[in-house]
Amino acid sequence: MNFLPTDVATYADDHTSPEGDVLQRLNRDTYAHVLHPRMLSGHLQGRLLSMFAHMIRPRRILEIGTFTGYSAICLAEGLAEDGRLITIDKNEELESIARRYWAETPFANQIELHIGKAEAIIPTLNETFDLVFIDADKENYGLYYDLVFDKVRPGGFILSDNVLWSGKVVEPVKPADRDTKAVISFNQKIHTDSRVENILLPVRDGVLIARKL
Ligand SMILES: C[S@@+](CC[C@H](N)C(=O)[O-])C[C@H]1O[C@@H](n2cnc3c(N)ncnc32)[C@H](O)[C@@H]1O
Repeated sequence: MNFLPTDVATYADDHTSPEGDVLQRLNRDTYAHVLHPRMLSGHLQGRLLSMFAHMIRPRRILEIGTFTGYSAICLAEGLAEDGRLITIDKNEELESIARRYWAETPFANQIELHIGKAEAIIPTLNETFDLVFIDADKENYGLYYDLVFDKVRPGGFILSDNVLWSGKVVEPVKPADRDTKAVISFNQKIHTDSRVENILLPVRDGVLIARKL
């Protein structure tokens, strides 16, 4: 979802550095062959993730929700030289496409994929993260936040995607709409967490940035 008028969104895209050949092909391949391709971050948000990573120069990144590996590449672009990105997805069918494109980047050896449920894998990770990107099932966002919090260094960042949920966060919520309820409650949880400073960026479907104090 993009909240900007189409011509303004196009203007923003046109004045953002291109994503490069590998990401462009991965984007096209995902739209041609994978279900729910809109889950992929895409050009503008991908460049934003890459820019954040370049600003932070993280040694350890955790991504929850790999999909076809697009955002993993964007984030890995800013890794420190000896850095590593750990990414988790429960869908093993996407592994081959992600690995095929990672192999074409200089970061293939820095990306570590874990296949399985994030809620089971995160507690097994013995790492301190500089940057976490939460981009999986909305109902578990709060749980992922709790599971990663102590593993993020003070001054580290937790980014969460789709926090505007196509604008449903400001509309009357249907009783059976568990995803919207989960996103609203997640946003409130971060906003009232005195352990972080936060900003909600209305980029694409909304990115919430929390900095651990
Ligand atoms: C929105 S997509 C991720 C998009 C990707 N970050 C990108 O920008 O290209 C969400 C992914 O989360 C995965 N997922 C959903 N629930 C999960 C869970 N409990 N554990 C691990 N992965 C999960 C799905 O299989 C899907 O690939």
